[in-house]
Amino acid sequence: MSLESYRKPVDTLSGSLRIEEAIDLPRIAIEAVSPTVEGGRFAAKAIAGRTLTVRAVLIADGHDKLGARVVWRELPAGDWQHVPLKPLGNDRWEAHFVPPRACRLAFAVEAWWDVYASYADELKKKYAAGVPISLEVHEGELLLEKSAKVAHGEHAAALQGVLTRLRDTESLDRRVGVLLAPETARAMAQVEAHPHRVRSALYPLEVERRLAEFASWYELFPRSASNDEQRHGTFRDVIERLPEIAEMGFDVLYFPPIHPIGRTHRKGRNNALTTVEGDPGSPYAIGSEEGGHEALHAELGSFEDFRALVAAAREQGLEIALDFAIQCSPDHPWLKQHPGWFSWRPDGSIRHAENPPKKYEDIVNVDFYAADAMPELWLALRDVVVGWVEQGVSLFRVDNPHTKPLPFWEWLIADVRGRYPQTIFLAEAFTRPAMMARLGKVGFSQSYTYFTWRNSKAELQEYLEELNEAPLSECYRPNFFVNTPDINPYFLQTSGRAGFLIRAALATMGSGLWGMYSGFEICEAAPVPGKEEYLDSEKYQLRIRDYRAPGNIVAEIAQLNRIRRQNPALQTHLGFQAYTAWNEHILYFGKRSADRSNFILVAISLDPHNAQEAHFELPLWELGLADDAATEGEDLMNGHTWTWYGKVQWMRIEPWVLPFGIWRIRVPGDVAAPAAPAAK
Ligand SMILES: O=P(O)(O)O[C@H]1O[C@H](CO)[C@@H](O[C@H]2O[C@H](CO)[C@@H](O)[C@H](O)[C@H]2O)[C@H](O)[C@H]1O
Repeated sequence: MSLESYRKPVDTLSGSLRIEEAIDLPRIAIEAVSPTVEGGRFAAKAIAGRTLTVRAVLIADGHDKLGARVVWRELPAGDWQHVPLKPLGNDRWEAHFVPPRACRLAFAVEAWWDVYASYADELKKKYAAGVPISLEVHEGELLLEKSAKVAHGEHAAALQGVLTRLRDTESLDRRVGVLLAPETARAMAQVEAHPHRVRSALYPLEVERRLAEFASWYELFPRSASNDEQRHGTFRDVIERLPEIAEMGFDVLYFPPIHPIGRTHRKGRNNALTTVEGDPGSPYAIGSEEGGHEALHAELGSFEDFRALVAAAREQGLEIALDFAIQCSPDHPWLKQHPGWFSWRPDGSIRHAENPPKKYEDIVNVDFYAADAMPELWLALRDVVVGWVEQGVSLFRVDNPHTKPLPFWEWLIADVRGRYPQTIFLAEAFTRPAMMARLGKVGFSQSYTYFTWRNSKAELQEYLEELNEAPLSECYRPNFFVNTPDINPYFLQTSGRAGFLIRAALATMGSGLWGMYSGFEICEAAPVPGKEEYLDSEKYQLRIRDYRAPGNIVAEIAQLNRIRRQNPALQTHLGFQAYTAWNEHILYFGKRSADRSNFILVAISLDPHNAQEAHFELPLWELGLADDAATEGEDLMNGHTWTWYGKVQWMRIEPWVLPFGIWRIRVPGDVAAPAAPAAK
């Protein structure tokens, strides 16, 4: 099969169409192929092992029947596979297939006139209407003969068998029976020519492993892992913390940069521009005489220690994610080795980096388009990522990707994933929405979001709906971080423990991807006054914490992650549906798995201080039930079960007990969806 589309380019700008061009145009039109992004310019996202649905609209003149299929193969050179498209009515067609592994694949939609299906349809109608059909029966015999002549092997034998059965009987009814038999249609489908066959463009699909869509991220600074303010933490100390992180149900353990830290313009405590003896500096100021992005900060340990940590994490079901932050401290070896990768000012200095209004006085940026940087810098950065993949890391949180060129990311991600398809890139982009979506299009598996700043019911509902709609739903997977070392949300600064539970419930139930930075589980929120920054931020100093401090929400986080693992409906942000609860402080929604068997209802009070009550609607219509029907509910936080009678129910949420409810709903007598193990 050739890779070329059957579609001929049409010069739509000339204003006229030559007759030869018109005759050459496909008779069948293929429209609205999905999933696609920007007409195939970028790959849509899919998950390995998950059924993928391809849809298209096929339009042709007249009443004849069409045949159609999806053809697909793994790139660059897998075998072509095909799967039939089935008509849904109204010219809409649908097919399903399961991409078996993480890879890039290409698919196209093919359609043709199905001569025998058209014939059989007409014969059936005329036979049912009782009109004379002997000529039609003869036509059928001729169609079979014509195909039998060009068929080979088993296909030829099958058609000869059909012809023998047809000729063996004089009975018109029996002859019609043979012509309309499903095996006759099958035999013809194997050999028939496909007149007017047309194929869509080839569309790319990025197939990723499950962790790209469903994962819980935990962030910590390894240098704080010693549990002793006087001693710099090490990778070996982090190993000690792994069991408690795994027990909370996290899948990914993410570290801010672990490379040597520069000394020039090093930042002191609380972002001070001066340091005192012993200040460790911001780990984002990457590079010193000891090495750059490929090196380890010596106080954390050796490569052997790091590999031991990666292995120990895997044993606990955790994968390590690293920060990929492209900036350099002024002490980074690249400044001496490759001065041409930076843009120097007339006085011999380099402008420090910024993300307005934030100033990063301790780092400088590379210049991707400097004459000396193309392609050496691009290749060096690719090699940095590949080097860490070879150390066992396949998740990268990318710092500020929106301040680096899009073509660079498109190339780097495709290059790395071409070698290591398991690699996942998380974009730390808080910027214009179009740029955030574009980063998803060029290859980022997932992205930070505006979730952190959506607090009211209307804001949250609108945002979750937006993420569920195309085109965002096809290129952008949101990772709902509840806090980060950079973001100490205003809401949490005054909400108390209930507020932390509210944000944890929103994140874990709203998206398949969520994350938290350590300290969240003990409701840490002391701010730099008036700012969304943490006081005594770990970005500039070691922080020792008692992770079992009174009031912690460790048990609740573990239960939320357990609920996610057991309920497929909660393993993606897709499938969100807001329902009615008559109270502006209660966000009430449902999530239902693609196979419809797992249906979860979530009610979250957004008020951390007062009890809230509401009448609310059970979505009985979605279960095909009457308004007075009974349904069974199960509280997934405590296991209680009950029967609801009717559509309108009442709830009361007391934040000092638990500010949310998570209920599995099912029709009495239906077998409950089995608890699903979390696939990775
Ligand atoms: O710019 P963002 O808000 O996306 O934040 C990310 O990038 C920052 C620069 O890498 C990083 O800032 C931290 O490191 C800087 C360099 O050492 C330092 O000057 C800043 O004070 C410090 O906050 C931020 O942490 C990261 O998430």
